[in-house]
Amino acid sequence: MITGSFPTTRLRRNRRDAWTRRMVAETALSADHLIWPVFIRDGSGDPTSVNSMPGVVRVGLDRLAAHVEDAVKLGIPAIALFPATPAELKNPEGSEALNPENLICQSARLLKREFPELGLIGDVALDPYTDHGHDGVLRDGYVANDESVAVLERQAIIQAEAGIDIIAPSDMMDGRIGGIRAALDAEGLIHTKIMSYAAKYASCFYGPFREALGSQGALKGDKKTYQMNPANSDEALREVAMDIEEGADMVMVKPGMPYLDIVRRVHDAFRVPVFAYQVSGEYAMLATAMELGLLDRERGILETLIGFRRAGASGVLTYFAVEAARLLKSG
Ligand SMILES: NCC(=O)CCC(=O)O
Ligand SMILES: [Mg+2]
Repeated sequence: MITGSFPTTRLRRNRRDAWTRRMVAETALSADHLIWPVFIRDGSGDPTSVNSMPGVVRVGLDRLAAHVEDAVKLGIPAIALFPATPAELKNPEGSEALNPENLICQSARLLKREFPELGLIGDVALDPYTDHGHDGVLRDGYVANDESVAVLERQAIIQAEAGIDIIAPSDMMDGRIGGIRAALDAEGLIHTKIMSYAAKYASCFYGPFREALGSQGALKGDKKTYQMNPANSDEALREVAMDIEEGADMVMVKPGMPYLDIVRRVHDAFRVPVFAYQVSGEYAMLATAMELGLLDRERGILETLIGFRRAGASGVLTYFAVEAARLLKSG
């Protein structure tokens, strides 16, 4: 690399004016790079707020279209749906996941009717539906891999048939991408895409999400027997390699900010679309500091998001998506 030397070369020259700064910017961020996670709840009426995530709400089906409209108008390509399943519908097997009338399926049908051009991402895993809070079924206290995968395959078909465009398995069972791809194909659902939560770490940053879905306190134990150890990086590449091999169209790294090194490695090693999830705990951390006046809100949002793009992410799932899209639009 030729770097030049001072004083012939002055790197500040290109930083001196706003227009040159724009002209030499290496990375771009636009609404195209943003995916908005949306929490859906049972019942109707005003959206309810999520205490641990200032500014984030859960909406009932009657308000869903109005809630999503701004995201569509601002050019956000896709939203990710997460259902807050009523406690009385949860059980050890997570059977509500397979109900074609569950919250996510009803939402998908409604949104496809209202906004046919909006991409819909469906979370495939059992934790929103199990009373023990694990992502699969428990056998002798252990999340049973193959039995869970068999349920996830059916869950994926039900969601795809309801109108979900991208199946996003977040469970971290081995072999679920291959199983789901084969199951979708067998039903003729060949256009349904898969965004795999390929490298999902056992992280404390999911805490506020569990409040949002009303599953806080429900989780028995932890998820360390299926989600990845935060100490590992090479293992993430194996996870991603296997998911691509099994048919993933896009992969995801989660959480986001503490794992940008993983995003970079995945991007460099595979050159496939890689997404990062700026998760609930990251949002809570930033939004709280912003509310306290410790961080500048607009700059904080955009700086974290450009960071994901700079690390090689095709896009970011972020609770700031709509606000960020608005900021980017207004320049
Ligand atoms: N499948 C989604 C999660 O597990 C958590 C996301 C978050 O914490 O925002
Ligand atoms: Mg895997």
